[in-house]
Amino acid sequence: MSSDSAQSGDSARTDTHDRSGGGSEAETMVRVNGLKKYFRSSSGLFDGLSLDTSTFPPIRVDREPVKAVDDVSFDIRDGETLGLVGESGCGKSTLGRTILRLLTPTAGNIYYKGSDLAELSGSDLREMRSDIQMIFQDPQSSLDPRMRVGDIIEEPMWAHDMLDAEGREARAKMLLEKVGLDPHHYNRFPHAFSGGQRQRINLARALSVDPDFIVCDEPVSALDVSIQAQVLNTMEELQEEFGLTYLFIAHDLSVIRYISDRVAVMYLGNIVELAAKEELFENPSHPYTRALLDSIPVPDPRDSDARGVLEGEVPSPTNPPSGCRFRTRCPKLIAPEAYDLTDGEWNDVRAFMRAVDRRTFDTAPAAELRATFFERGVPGGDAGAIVEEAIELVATDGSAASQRSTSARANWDEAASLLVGSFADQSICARERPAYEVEPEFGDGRHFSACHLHR
Ligand SMILES: Nc1ncnc2c1ncn2[C@@H]1O[C@H](COP(=O)(O)OP(=O)(O)OP(=O)(O)O)[C@@H](O)[C@H]1O
Repeated sequence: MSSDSAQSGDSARTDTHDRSGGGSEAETMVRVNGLKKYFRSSSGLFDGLSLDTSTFPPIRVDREPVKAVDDVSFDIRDGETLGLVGESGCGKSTLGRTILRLLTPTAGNIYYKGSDLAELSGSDLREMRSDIQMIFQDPQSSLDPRMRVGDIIEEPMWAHDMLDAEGREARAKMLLEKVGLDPHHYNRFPHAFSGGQRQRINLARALSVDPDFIVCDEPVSALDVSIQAQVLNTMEELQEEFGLTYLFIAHDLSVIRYISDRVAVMYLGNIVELAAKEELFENPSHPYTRALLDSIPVPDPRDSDARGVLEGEVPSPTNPPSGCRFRTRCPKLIAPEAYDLTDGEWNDVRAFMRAVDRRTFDTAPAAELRATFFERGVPGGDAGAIVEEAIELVATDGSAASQRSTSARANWDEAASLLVGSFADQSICARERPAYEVEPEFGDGRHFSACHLHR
């Protein structure tokens, strides 16, 4: 696997010296390799405690760390915009902040123009920081209301001892103009500006120290849709003029589609797909990317089929699923090889397993459950025997209901763990972490999709 891989798993660990097919050294600005960021709660009375309404008492004790970013590798090329998209909580901000070394990595490397930022500290890191900037989502709170716009823009130049007072003022005014504001606004305070204008001030501030690389964390999410496109256009113009490289984080796929050259899709601490924009949107290969694209709101809300295909809860990043992180919600979970099931039979088994696990139906006599979930009949062989055992556990007339004194809940739990343990946990999706490259349909770029379907 090459240097610009979106890999996961040891088998696909990127060789940082491997340049085969992944572009020359000059084309790579940032190379992230096996990066991990875990948050560990170490002290305090309530550390590690969290609310869990599915248990009684509704408290969970987590001794494991939160694996916010878990073994992520990819490249960002000189002058490109790499979009990073995924649901809330999947680790996008943590990844962006760790790349900038605002957070200390738990493991891995972040090569920036050849130097490993993960290894830098003190003055070396400080020096590098002027080259790498970040823009945050909320332009309101990131600007000090007591400071004049000129001082806000000049502050990073001060911190990096750049230019004299006159030079800083001239540069701040030049940048105000470049970001689409009036240089005469130099002495105004932030409250005099709209949300879009405040984000432009942030842009000018980030540009003041002449960076090459900017991590943009949801920079237009807080803005009205009508303003978003204007700010995005300005960002593109600035990229062109100043030769900038962007890592652009957003949960909004339409924003990602607008601004990105390539797109990385993140799920539960992993990058599951990475491809050129057109390739990713026209030929999505990972079931999670497909589900994300299908859940984009459609113009006609009556067309409900096209929405909400992402079912189930995102698992805890403290205890993520083995193998493919998406497997617990994946509509394409691969059947375990141990059973000889047709596609139709596997669909039925999977639907029954998920319904029992999530307890999405009321119990009923066994015959009724068979008719509801297995219209074409319960499969034969070992798989069928397991299904029948689970039906017996949850049915109103099942053996467990009459013979046992245990609560109904225990029967459901037993049925769920029988089904999940026999089917979901036996799938290759649970046993191996996927790392694959697929043939692109659009353009000649590379397309990485971490899914066992592409074996
Ligand atoms: N300082 C922290 N301490 C403990 N856990 C954290 C910390 N920061 C983030 N996390 C956890 O790490 C995971 C990833 O969070 P992160 O903010 O990076 O996700 P995100 O994709 O950027 O989400 P959003 O779009 O909502 O900001 C979440 O489970 C979050 O609760």
